[in-house]
Amino acid sequence: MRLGGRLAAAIEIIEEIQARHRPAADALREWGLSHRFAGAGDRAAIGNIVYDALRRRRSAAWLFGEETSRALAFGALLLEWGLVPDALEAQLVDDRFGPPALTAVERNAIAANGLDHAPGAVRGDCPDWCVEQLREAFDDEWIAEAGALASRPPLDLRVNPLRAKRERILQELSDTGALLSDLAPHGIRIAPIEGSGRHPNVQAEPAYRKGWFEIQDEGSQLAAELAGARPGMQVLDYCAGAGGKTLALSAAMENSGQIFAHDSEKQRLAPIFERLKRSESRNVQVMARHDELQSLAGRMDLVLVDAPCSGSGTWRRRPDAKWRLTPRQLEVRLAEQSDILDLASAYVRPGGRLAYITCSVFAQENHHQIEAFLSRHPQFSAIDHEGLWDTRFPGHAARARIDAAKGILLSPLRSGTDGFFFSMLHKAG
Ligand SMILES: C[S@@+](CC[C@H](N)C(=O)[O-])C[C@H]1O[C@@H](n2cnc3c(N)ncnc32)[C@H](O)[C@@H]1O
Repeated sequence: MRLGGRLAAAIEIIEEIQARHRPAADALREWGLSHRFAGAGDRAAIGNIVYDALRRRRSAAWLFGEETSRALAFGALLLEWGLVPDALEAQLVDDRFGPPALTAVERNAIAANGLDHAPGAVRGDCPDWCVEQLREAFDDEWIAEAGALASRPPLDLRVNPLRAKRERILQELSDTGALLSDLAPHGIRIAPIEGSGRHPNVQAEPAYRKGWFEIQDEGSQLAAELAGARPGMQVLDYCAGAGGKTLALSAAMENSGQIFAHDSEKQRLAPIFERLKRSESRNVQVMARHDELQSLAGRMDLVLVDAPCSGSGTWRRRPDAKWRLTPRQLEVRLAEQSDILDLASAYVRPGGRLAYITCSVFAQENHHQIEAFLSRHPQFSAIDHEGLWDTRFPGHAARARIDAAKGILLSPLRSGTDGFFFSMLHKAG
């Protein structure tokens, strides 16, 4: 397929996502199934246009003066693919599968509607109702941070130190442009893709099959690292899900001590069994039923709450979620987070620690939750987060926003990661 055919397909898929509120990944998969002639390169390029259009939705709509699927898809190419209208036009000439060329009206709109004077929420490509949240998190850097959350993400890997050395994996992936991560001690990064490219299918690598590395955003790796799990500890991973953090904790504990992996949704835990086997993690007991946790009350050295959240820190990877999120859903998450913190804190032993993590950048889900929890539970106090960051990542004070008494906020612009919040609370002994 030439660019025109790919663009037409992207317009059709964006239409489907917008009209039927479908997750982008589902709409793309379905399109692929009903257009089997499209090769892997075509699918990747179409996926890139769709995801770029969702990331830059407001900027594209601003440029064209309307929020049609066509405006979003053309906007993606103009804003993210480095194409100017004439170059785009040249690629569409004589492509009978492409959409109609830019009209004079569209060209005039693009020329007139520069983004420099657009409102902040347009330049930051975020919903209006999120502005207050972003401003509170990032002060006068909020537009730049929101913009960074609307950019393409890198592909991050975490090497499993139980099975392999990072340098060895780097060698195995030498043809992918992989580099050592800036901060995460076991991390490897493959830079964001450009244009119509696609990331290598690292899951097909023998090293992946052998459990030598996992796919995990560097922010998630840093959060697990900050939790400070050590050999011999008793740890409860209260919201373990598919086990991304569990695996990192298990490796940090060198397979000694015990991790209890729980999640209220059994089906979320399903992938953990195969992942544990592949990574040769042998110190994890999966506990799907809540009543199984009873005997752990007041006994854990560390309880990890990787809480359900708005996911606002992951908008680079899931831009459709940015537009689906509503204030009502945020309210529901806030109530869940507070309930989970109360329940999970009961498992911390005197003198033990409670680590709270979200993949959100919203202060309501982060700093405010910690403040409220501490006022409900006076036996807990926040550790010194500046000290914690400095001990783990010396010389990198500028790479995170740290509120010494509440927690550490990671973000694409400062940390080069997804947005994550980490807070560590100590229970009086
Ligand atoms: C952010 S995800 C966890 C991701 C996982 N820790 C990882 O690193 O891959 C949050 C998880 O919390 C779980 N959850 C939601 N409510 C819960 C509750 N009341 N108790 C325990 N887990 C809960 C969800 O099912 C979801 O899997």
